[in-house]
Amino acid sequence: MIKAAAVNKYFGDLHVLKEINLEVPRGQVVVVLGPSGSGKSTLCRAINRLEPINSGEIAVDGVPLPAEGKALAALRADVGMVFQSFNLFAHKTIVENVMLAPMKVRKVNSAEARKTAMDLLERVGIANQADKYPAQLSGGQQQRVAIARALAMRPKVMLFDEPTSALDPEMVQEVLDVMTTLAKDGMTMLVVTHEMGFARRAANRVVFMSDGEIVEDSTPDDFFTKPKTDRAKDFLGKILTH
Ligand SMILES: Nc1ncnc2c1ncn2[C@@H]1O[C@H](COP(=O)(O)OP(=O)(O)OP(=O)(O)O)[C@@H](O)[C@H]1O
Repeated sequence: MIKAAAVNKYFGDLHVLKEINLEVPRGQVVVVLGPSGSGKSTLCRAINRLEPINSGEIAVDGVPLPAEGKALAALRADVGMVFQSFNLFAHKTIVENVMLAPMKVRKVNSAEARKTAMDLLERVGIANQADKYPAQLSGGQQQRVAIARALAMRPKVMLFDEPTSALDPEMVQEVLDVMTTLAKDGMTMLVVTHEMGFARRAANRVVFMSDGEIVEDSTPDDFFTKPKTDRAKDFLGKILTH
């Protein structure tokens, strides 16, 4: 479970997160929508403490994330994060990319880490590419490896920040399928995405951000058919006509 309480974040004079309160119970899949610049990525980065916050508190499974230090590194492992860019090590094979996290963070030996990595690569449908290098895989395949790498940390929650926006259209679905399976398996997920199909089919809840605030928080059905605020109506009007 993720709990953000009264979180504020400034970049200089810019108030980017304004008193954000958000609780994501275990197993819930929340899609975060909102116009560009509304603070979606900053919220993800704040939850993972990649971005320090100015005030408020963020906790994962009841444990508040500290601002820094060794404890932060351990707790950050509880929060798997998948970004738009895959950031795989080019000179390491696919299985080695996934093995690194358990070896470094969980201190498991290489045989055990390889087994974990192979199981996860199986889960994301890439096991047959395990000995290739990232450059030999398509973007969609690389993103599935990045998901396996995040899962190798045994995270309690997963954050996705526009995981499909750098992909060719024909590769988007294969990544969304992996995410949908994760959702069905009960992973707690916060997903920033422009994929409305995923939001409608796989999410339990839509949170709509505008100008650093959460202005709507509802079921996907309600959000798409009965948006309450002009800001959400305006946003939906723009994206659904694209
Ligand atoms: N490192 C930074 N330094 C200064 N300002 C920043 C920084 N990162 C983000 N911002 C600003 O904070 C605001 C929120 O940005 P953020 O990336 O969280 O929005 P977003 O909703 O994720 O947008 P997008 O959909 O375009 O990715 C924007 O005005 C952005 O310019």
